[in-house]
Amino acid sequence: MSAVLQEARPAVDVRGASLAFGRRTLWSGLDLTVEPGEFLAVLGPNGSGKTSFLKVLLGLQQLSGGQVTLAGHKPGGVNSKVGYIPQQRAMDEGLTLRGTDLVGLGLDGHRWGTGLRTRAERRRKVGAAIESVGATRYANEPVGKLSGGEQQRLRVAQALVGDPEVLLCDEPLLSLDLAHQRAVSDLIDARRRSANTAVLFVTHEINPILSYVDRVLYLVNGQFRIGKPDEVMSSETLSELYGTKIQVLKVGGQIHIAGAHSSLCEDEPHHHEEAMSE
Ligand SMILES: Nc1ncnc2c1ncn2[C@@H]1O[C@H](COP(=O)(O)OP(=O)(O)OP(=O)(O)O)[C@@H](O)[C@H]1O
Repeated sequence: MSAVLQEARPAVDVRGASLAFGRRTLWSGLDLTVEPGEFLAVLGPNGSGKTSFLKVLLGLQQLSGGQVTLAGHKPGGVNSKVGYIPQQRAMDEGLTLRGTDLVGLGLDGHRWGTGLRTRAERRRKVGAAIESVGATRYANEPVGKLSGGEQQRLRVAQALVGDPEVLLCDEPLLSLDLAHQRAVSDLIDARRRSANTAVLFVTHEINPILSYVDRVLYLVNGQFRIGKPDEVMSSETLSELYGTKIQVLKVGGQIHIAGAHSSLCEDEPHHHEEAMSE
């Protein structure tokens, strides 16, 4: 397929998608096209189906209805070029796996395999991914001994090493301090700019990534809205979505939400135990 044709197809194409567990419908009638290089934030309260949406894109969860393709391929297939960054959580201190081994896992397995021919090429790719996240200095240390921010940079490198066309991020900034939140989100943004990778970024808190976000998918209680941050993160739209009065204030380039919202959507997020990429 020519480069021109590859550029033309959407990174993610969701048509009439629905997902229900038993009698509970998380979302239905979801149509969404994400273009290469686009940054989409996925927001919503606990249990609204953000992680389930990522699982669908990873091929780990079947839709109840509708269809999804990633760069023209079905989710989870050997050809789907998807990188995944999980929630930050501390790795076992005794873990002796080195950073280079962790990043190399991003090239293994059939789900995201790339069919590399030589060991030298593999080493080159792993080295380049580690360098791109500024982790070269500690890449040969056991990962269990590294700080949370250093570990998260290596997870970003692991997600990038297979040259993904779509990068799925599940609350990748959780537990990081502000400086590291900034560093990790800058890395993700740099990738989509340099390689035209589409980014789908699940988060409870839009402010750390607000300057990068092109569009928002906001899920609440079986309803959703898709649009530019200013359109979706407005008093009118969120009041409609939550079915109660919500006030959105924009101060100093940040979005603050007042009213019933705090009790509805700023609970501690759940930590998902599945190691979906490892
Ligand atoms: N396999 C499953 N079977 C039944 N129910 C499920 C399954 N997976 C998820 N759910 C339910 O679907 C709902 C949405 O879960 P999901 O993890 O997608 O939410 P979320 O928006 O990511 O939440 P959080 O912000 O808390 O991480 C939850 O109520 C969850 O219990």
